[in-house]
Amino acid sequence: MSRPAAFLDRDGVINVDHGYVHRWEDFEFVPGVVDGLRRLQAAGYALVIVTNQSGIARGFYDEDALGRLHDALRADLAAKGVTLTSIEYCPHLPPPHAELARYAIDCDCRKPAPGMILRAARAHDLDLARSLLFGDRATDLEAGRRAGVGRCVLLAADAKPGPQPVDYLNLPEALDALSVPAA
Ligand SMILES: O=P(O)(O)OC[C@@H](O)[C@H]1O[C@@H](OP(=O)(O)O)[C@@H](O)[C@@H](O)[C@@H]1O
Ligand SMILES: [Mg+2]
Ligand SMILES: [Zn+2]
Repeated sequence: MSRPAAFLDRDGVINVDHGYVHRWEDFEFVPGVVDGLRRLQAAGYALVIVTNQSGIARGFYDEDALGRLHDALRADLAAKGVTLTSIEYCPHLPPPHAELARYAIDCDCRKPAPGMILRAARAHDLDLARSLLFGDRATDLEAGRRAGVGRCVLLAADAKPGPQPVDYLNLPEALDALSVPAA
């Protein structure tokens, strides 16, 4: 039977968005997020990261570097008892913004398009209507809505100062509001 997922934006939700983070040394967890992931996992949600990585199309780093970062992230979380079902990323940018021609694609996976979510749902038999999505931008939520994710929640991004309309400050606060039990 298909199971629900928690779709999580990466930069600004899992880690502080220092701008195109692509090295483990620069990867700083947002406070409370690992506990939040444990809670979601214990409540039966598959954990899926969905992240725009236009730094690849811009030529800032390549897919191998991103793969190494994500391997380090998976290993670190596994040591903390958290298993990621998938990390979906979009390396593209629409022309003419991309530096590298092979990534200059008007794709269906760069958020706000729903492609990454739909891809993960197909690959892992996920029940989108019972799923949750957590993002730090309106474009994350739009991707979730277009994919048919049941609840899409906007979190505050620690790294972006200034007022913005957010539903909850961080993942633990959102999980309290959604009545996801402590792990
Ligand atoms: O928040 P997610 O989707 O996990 O990842 C976003 C990042 O890939 C980068 O996305 C960029 O936006 P553009 O891709 O240049 O529009 C900028 O916002 C960067 O600061 C940010 O690090
Ligand atoms: Mg983000
Ligand atoms: Zn894409």
